[in-house]
Amino acid sequence: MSHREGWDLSGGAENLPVVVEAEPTDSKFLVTAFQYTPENVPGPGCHCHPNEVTFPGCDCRSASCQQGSCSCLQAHGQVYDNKGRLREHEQGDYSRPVFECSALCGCGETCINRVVQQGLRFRLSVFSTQNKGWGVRALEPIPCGTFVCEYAGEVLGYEEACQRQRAQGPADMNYIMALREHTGQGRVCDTFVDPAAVGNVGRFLNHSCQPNLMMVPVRVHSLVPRLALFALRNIAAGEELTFDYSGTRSTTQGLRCTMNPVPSKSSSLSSSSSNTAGTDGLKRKPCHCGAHNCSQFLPLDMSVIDTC
Ligand SMILES: C[S@@+](CC[C@H](N)C(=O)[O-])C[C@H]1O[C@@H](n2cnc3c(N)ncnc32)[C@H](O)[C@@H]1O
Repeated sequence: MSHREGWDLSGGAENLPVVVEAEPTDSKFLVTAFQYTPENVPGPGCHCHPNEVTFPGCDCRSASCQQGSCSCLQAHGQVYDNKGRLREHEQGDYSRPVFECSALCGCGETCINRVVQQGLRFRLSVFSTQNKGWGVRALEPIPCGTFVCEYAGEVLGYEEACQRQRAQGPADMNYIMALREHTGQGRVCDTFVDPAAVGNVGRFLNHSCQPNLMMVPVRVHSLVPRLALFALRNIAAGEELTFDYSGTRSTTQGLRCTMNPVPSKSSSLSSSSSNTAGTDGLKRKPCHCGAHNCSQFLPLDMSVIDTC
């Protein structure tokens, strides 16, 4: 089926339709039934509403903030260029928190420091892959460094994340994303996002050992970070969109904006995978990303939920 025949998975909730390359009544697709949300929603155990405005705003009155005068940019740095792309940083610098201007800021909607909050800018589709279940592909070229979509879902407390994790069977697809941020002096801030029952297009993104997206925690209005995915390189129309579930490859390599697109052959962030083959009593699912450097198994980084 061509994408022109598809239907909008978001039901109009996104800026652009998220095309599904299957009929809504397709029995294969029905098993993925979930409620669409373009943004994070509070789930059990979440004590801080993910969309509550908790940060003070800047008092800029211009359409766009300027580095020299904006309190937001001065405090947190300018992370986007004037085309809304992530600026290239020194290696490893993506661990720095990103803060966008919020609802309390005086600047305009088109401010240089408002990117993730603007939502989808490129048309995406959900399609059936050969051996990874559903996946997401770009329907138009996506330039390096640009925001693609969020990994949005229910924000869970630790206990709930553990409980859901434990309830998963070996054949279940895992969706719980665990983000650990080191906030200094040995303190950590953990965020758990589960898009399985309530989620957005990000829930269909597969893992690759040679990904074309990178996940960056971005704070917009609230203390709860949004898990934002940016293009690691120029992406061609038709390419499957993937990220590294362990987060290690993309954050240590940074953007590769000078490289040409390299389509994959087959077409301290962690997703705690449910597994089917393994080491140390921990069974792991085989990885079918098809990359030349494939590590053969989906990442199993239990560092965040290892005490469940
Ligand atoms: C967040 S979901 C991704 C969407 C999923 N393919 C679907 O159909 O809903 C994560 C699950 O997809 C599958 N998956 C993702 N990347 C994979 C890969 N590289 N190889 C094999 N399975 C993969 C695994 O079952 C994993 O638990």
